[in-house]
Amino acid sequence: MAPRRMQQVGAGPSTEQAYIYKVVLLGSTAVGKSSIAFRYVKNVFRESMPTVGCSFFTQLVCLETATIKLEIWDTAGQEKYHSVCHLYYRGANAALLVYDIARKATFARAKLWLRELEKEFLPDELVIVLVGNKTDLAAQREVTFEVKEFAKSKSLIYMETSAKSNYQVTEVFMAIGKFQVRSCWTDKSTREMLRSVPALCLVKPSDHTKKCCMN
Ligand SMILES: Nc1nc2c(ncn2[C@@H]2O[C@H](COP(=O)(O)OP(=O)(O)OP(=O)(O)O)[C@@H](O)[C@H]2O)c(=O)[nH]1
Repeated sequence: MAPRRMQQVGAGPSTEQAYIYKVVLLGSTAVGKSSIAFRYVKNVFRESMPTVGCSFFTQLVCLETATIKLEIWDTAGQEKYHSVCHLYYRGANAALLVYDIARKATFARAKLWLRELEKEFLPDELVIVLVGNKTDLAAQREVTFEVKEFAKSKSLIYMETSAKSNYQVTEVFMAIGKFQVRSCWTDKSTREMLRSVPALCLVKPSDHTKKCCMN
C-alpha cells in the first residue's frame, strides 16, 4: 500500500517531503501492544487496561530529507473484538504481529494473524514485523529458535522487544520507516540518510527489499 503524501507537517521547511504511514498492531490480548505503543510515543511504561476496540496514536519521525507521520492503530486483542479488526488494518502500510515470548499460544495466534493478512493484502503491499515482546521475562521464555525459522520462511522482519525495559521498541518503528523509505524512494539523499539509520535485525533483508522494489 503506497504511503499517503501530506502537504506539510510539523515545523520543517515547506520544501520538505512528508508522508503518512499507517501502522497497525495485532496480537493476542495482554502481549503488550498498548505498552509498546505507549513506550514508543510517550516513553512510559504503565499498567494498562485491555484495549476496547482500538486506540490511536500519531508520531512524527523527522528524517533529514523527509518527515514521516506514523499513524499507529493499537487493536484490542480480546477474541470478542476479532471480527472488527479488519476495519482497523484496512489500508495499512505496516503491521506489527506481536506475541509474548513467555506464552507460546500467543505465537500461534500471531501465525493466524499472518494468515489473515496474507488473504487481505498482496505480498508486497504490507510490511510485516513479527515482534516477540517481554524479553525481560527471559527466564520464562517459551518461544525460542522456531520463531526465527518461521520468520525466515515467510520473509518477515523479526525483532524482540521489551516495552517494560525499553528494549528495541524505537528500533521496531525505525525498521518500518527504513523499509518503507527504501521501497519507495531511491534518490541519492535518501540513500545517504538511510546509511545513518542503525543496523536492524532483519531476516533476509535483501530478498524482501528486492520484492518490494519490483512494485
Ligand atoms: N514484563 C513485561 N510486561 C509487559 C511488557 N509489556 C506489557 N507488559 C504487561 O502485559 C500486560 C498487558 O499489556 P498491554 O499493553 O495492555 O497488552 P495488549 O496486548 O495491549 O492487550 P489488549 O489491549 O487486551 O489487546 C500489562 O500488565 C503490561 O504491564 C513487557 O515488555 N514486559
